[in-house]
Amino acid sequence: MAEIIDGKAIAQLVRQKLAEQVEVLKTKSIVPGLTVIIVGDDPASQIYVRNKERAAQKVGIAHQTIRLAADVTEASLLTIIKKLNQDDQVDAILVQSPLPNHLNEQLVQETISPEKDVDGFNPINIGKLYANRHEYYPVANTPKGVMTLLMAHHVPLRGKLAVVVGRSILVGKPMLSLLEAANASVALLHRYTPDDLRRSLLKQADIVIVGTGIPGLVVGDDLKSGATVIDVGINRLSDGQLVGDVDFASAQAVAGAITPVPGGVGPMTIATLLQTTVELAAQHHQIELADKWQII
Ligand SMILES: NC(=O)C1=CN([C@@H]2O[C@H](COP(=O)(O)OP(=O)(O)OC[C@H]3O[C@@H](n4cnc5c(N)ncnc54)[C@H](OP(=O)(O)O)[C@@H]3O)[C@@H](O)[C@H]2O)C=CC1
Ligand SMILES: Nc1nc(=O)c2c([nH]1)NC[C@@H]1CN(c3ccc(C(=O)N[C@@H](CCC(=O)O)C(=O)O)cc3)C=[N+]21
Repeated sequence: MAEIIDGKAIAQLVRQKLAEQVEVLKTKSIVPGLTVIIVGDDPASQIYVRNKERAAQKVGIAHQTIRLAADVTEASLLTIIKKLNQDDQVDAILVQSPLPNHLNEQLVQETISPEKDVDGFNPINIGKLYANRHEYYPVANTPKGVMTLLMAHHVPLRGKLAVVVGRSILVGKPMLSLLEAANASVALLHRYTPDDLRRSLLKQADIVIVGTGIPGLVVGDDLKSGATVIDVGINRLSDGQLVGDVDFASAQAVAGAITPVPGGVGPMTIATLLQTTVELAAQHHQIELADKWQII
């Protein structure tokens, strides 16, 4: 039976560490500030934003949520973001996706200053990640949190084969860059990957990372014995159950280690968002944090 990678417990360790870092910053009169903008009333987004508020307060981050009506104009959203870009109290800005269709998500993301882009979506930051630049810049929190999980479990990456299923800007693409930077060989799979190719690549993979939104896409039979399986998917079934993209029961019998859903990558995403906020605050005040990347 696979070892369970307990994202909830590791997220808790990250938050403890962050609370200590925030204390140090406060002795220098610095309070990290996070502003979340949410447009409309998508219920899943509402829950996620409330969880973030609570978690931010607990580690001592000044948190502000701006709730906008679903019919807000693009011009007023952009004006709000530009004001936040100028506001010294705000270190990190996050615009919750998805946005209503009349808003150009790309333009909205690009309007957030790269220095405050806590999601790591701005093309400047994406470019730095892709180029594997050595200075500090924000990186998408879900894949960054996955790297923390892998490090916490001492999963070897150098020279290993990692297969990433899903290629979104939020999950798959930054995941590819981070794994490659850690000297894994990486295959990126998507909708147009034929089933037989997907199966043969998965069967060889030492690390499997799945983020597609398709429940049960990966099953135990697909996996190599002892593989590390990270399930990013979060799917609400019609009976209300929350499941990932990996069939947990069959995968657990084959994998060496696996993340559960819930309690795996989800809580890490929130803890890592707070981590990036603290890192950005330190960066804005030219303070070196002791454990920036390997936080735990
Ligand atoms: N735990 C967490 O913190 C987070 C969880 N999530 C969850 O992760 C999942 C993915 O989210 P997100 O990346 O935003 O979703 P997107 O819909 O943006 O991307 C889904 C990706 O999956 C690929 N895909 C779709 N069908 C298949 C298939 N049959 N085989 C292989 N690949 C396929 C798509 O390929 P193509 O590009 O070809 O269309 C696409 O690249 C969702 O369940 C979401 O809820 C998301 C963010 C954070
Ligand atoms: N700009 C932006 N940045 C994001 O990072 C972003 C986003 N928009 N839009 C939506 C997705 C999704 N996402 C989740 C994070 C945590 C949980 C989470 O905490 N999940 C819990 C369960 C929560 C529950 O019970 O519903 C868990 O997996 O244990 C879920 C989903 C971040 N996203």
